[in-house]
Amino acid sequence: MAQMKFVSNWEGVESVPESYVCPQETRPGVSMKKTIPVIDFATDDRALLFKKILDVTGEFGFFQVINHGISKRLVEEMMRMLKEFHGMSPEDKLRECSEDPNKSCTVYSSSENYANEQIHRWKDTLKLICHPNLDKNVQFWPENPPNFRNVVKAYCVMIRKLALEILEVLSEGLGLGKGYFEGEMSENPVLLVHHYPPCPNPSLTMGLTQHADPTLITILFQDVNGLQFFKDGQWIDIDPVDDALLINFGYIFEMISNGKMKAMEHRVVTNATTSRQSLVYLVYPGNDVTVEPAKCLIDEANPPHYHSVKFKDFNNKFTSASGDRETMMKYISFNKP
Ligand SMILES: O=C(O)CCC(=O)C(=O)O
Ligand SMILES: [Fe+2]
Repeated sequence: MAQMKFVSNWEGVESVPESYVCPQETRPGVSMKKTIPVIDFATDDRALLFKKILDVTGEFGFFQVINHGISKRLVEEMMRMLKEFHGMSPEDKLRECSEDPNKSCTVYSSSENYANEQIHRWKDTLKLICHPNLDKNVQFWPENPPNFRNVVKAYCVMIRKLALEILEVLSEGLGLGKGYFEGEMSENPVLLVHHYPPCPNPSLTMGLTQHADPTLITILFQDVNGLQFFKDGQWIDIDPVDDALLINFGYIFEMISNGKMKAMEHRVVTNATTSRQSLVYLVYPGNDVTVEPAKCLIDEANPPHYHSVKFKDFNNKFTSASGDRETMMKYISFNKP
């Protein structure tokens, strides 16, 4: 059974199985280190915050925030408990995630499309649908490790608050007005907890292959390096910064901002010695939301660069194209890549 193949449960694996070996052209190769400035989110000066976001995003394509309102203790507790979760036996993980008939909690290895993948990724993922029915969903979530429900629920509440605050800064800064991203625009967030165990030969495998996110924004916490962004033809290592959360824009924000913000491609490489874990909060619109450049950004001098598409059609396309950037840009953009 595919789910029994959780890489987190492979003890003492000495070589990379054939089905995890990437073709030569998609293997890790060379990357560069860069220091990314961190933005202090603890300020009431939203205009200045937006300016800093624009500056950093202009240079790197994404930004990092500190003093974001989510306590270090909560993040540490999440990381500790979720490491324990991924370390449980395959049977226990599957059992703990099997309670919800609506599948608000699932655990899988590599990707949700494991059965049809050519090459598997060196990671396992716990997926939690946390909104709009958090109180209901949480009753079906794992009871083990102890306190799972309380801790993850608290994180979901805090990260949603932060997501809405960040979106508000962006909405005011872009001139979209107050509350543009509230309601249906951000009503379907998902929390993924990726666990990438050590890999005997990191030069052959990928934890997560090259993609840009099909989201409005994504908020990420990582404990160990491995994340790389693709900028100006180069892979750049984004090493973790103490207490910082990293925010990147997805295709949906790119379309709404008419290309002012871009969905940057990224990937995750593995390493031979340390397991890596990331908390990834993906903010999606409702399925029936029409995604298009915001009307107030369009005039004769600024024509739209993107088509109007229903989010669910966009998402179906993203899934069928396995997130291929060229296919997605042809689908959403008038200008093509
Ligand atoms: O694990 C990471 O650092 C990246 C995860 C990611 O890119 C994603 O889930 O879309
Ligand atoms: Fe991503």
